[in-house]
Amino acid sequence: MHAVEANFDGLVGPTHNYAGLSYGNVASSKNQQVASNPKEAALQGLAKMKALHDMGFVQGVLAPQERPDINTLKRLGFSGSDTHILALAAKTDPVLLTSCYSASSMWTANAATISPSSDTLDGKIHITPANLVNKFHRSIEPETTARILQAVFNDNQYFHHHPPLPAVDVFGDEGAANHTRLCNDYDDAGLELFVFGRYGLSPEKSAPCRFPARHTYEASTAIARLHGLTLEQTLFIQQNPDVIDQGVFHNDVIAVGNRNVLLFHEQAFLDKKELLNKLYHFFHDKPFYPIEVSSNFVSVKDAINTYLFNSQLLSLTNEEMAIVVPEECLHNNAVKHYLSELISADNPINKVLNFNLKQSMQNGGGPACLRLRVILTPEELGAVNPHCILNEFLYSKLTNWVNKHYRNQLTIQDLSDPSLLHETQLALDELTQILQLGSIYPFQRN
Ligand SMILES: NCCC[C@H](NC(=O)CCC(=O)O)C(=O)O
Repeated sequence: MHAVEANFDGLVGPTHNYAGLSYGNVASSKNQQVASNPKEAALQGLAKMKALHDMGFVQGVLAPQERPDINTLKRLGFSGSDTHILALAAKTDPVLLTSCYSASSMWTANAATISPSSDTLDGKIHITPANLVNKFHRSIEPETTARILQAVFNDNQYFHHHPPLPAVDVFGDEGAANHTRLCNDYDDAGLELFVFGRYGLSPEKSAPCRFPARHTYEASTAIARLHGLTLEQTLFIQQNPDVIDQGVFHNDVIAVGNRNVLLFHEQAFLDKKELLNKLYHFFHDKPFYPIEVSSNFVSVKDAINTYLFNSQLLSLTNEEMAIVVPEECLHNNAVKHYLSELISADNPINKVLNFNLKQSMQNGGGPACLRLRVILTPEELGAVNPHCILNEFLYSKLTNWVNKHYRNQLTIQDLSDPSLLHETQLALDELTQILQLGSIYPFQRN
């Protein structure tokens, strides 16, 4: 048996809401204050996981984080009972309260960067949780993310866990949303493509002017060093600052790769020529399919509105791939037309699978944002916490759990309701038992 690509999707947490916290992420700003439906959000995510499991893919589940994050509110000076803390934060600093209530850990592409054992010097899988320093509501994720990843990949014979990079702007790290790995077979050593938005230590170099570039060159090179990747196996490429300024806050909003296919918008990278030269060199006599999408077919605006590139490319066989897109792609004529051309053209992608992920999409997260990819050999897969791998039984347990505990409407005003805190703690406590994660949440450890 060969190595496989497993996708670990984030289970949407019970406090999913639209708080407009992500400046530079168009959907997040646009939907600020819209009422959310946490139950529907979680079920939409689970439906995608189940469909891919049913097609034979290895599908994992990553638990959400404890929200509201009472410990962070305490760190910031709020004191008294939990109920008092929530009431006081709602009154004096509502934005801080929404930050501590965000279910943003659902986008597990931002949880970490992972290098498979076939790429690393010591032959282990290397995992570094992203520090997510650019957005306060996300910067409070890494500590619990690290605990969750350790509980899932809990065998140090196979998995090497690093701490997140220093939590400063110079090392701004957004994880796998800016990391793609190209290879022939999943077993083979691959080329790890790190895409960054700016230079942390050389601010005079080209950078966006309007929206923040969340990820730095220094973060990418540090991860490559930590993971024991050789120079020949890594590529550091700058994202085009102009597209960041149009709302492409992560590279996975404008490019996606799998094995020998790289699907990208013509405006995605600052130096496309250098990238393609290096990729052709890497694949030399083996087939390589760079699929460049011209602005004449799909504008950057359409790419952002539909999340065409925030798709998953999944290998159906050695030669064939499916593209997993959000339903929004089929509601846009240019993108719909492009997809039909794509699957009939001479490349491995020959099937479109679409999912309704509207609840996540309204916060700027598509199919690719919701998953963290891990290449696993059969032995490594055997060492993963089996209770976090989806099967019929786990799917039905999780859907029952969601139906039992989640609300079907949440507004920003609801966040000061103390019963929401108790509901979420009860739900998460039960979840740690279902997924057999141990006491990963601060409220279970205080
Ligand atoms: N990879 C997709 C990440 C989407 C995420 N959205 C958010 O956090 C929106 C939260 C809010 O506005 O309520 C982000 O921008 O990091």
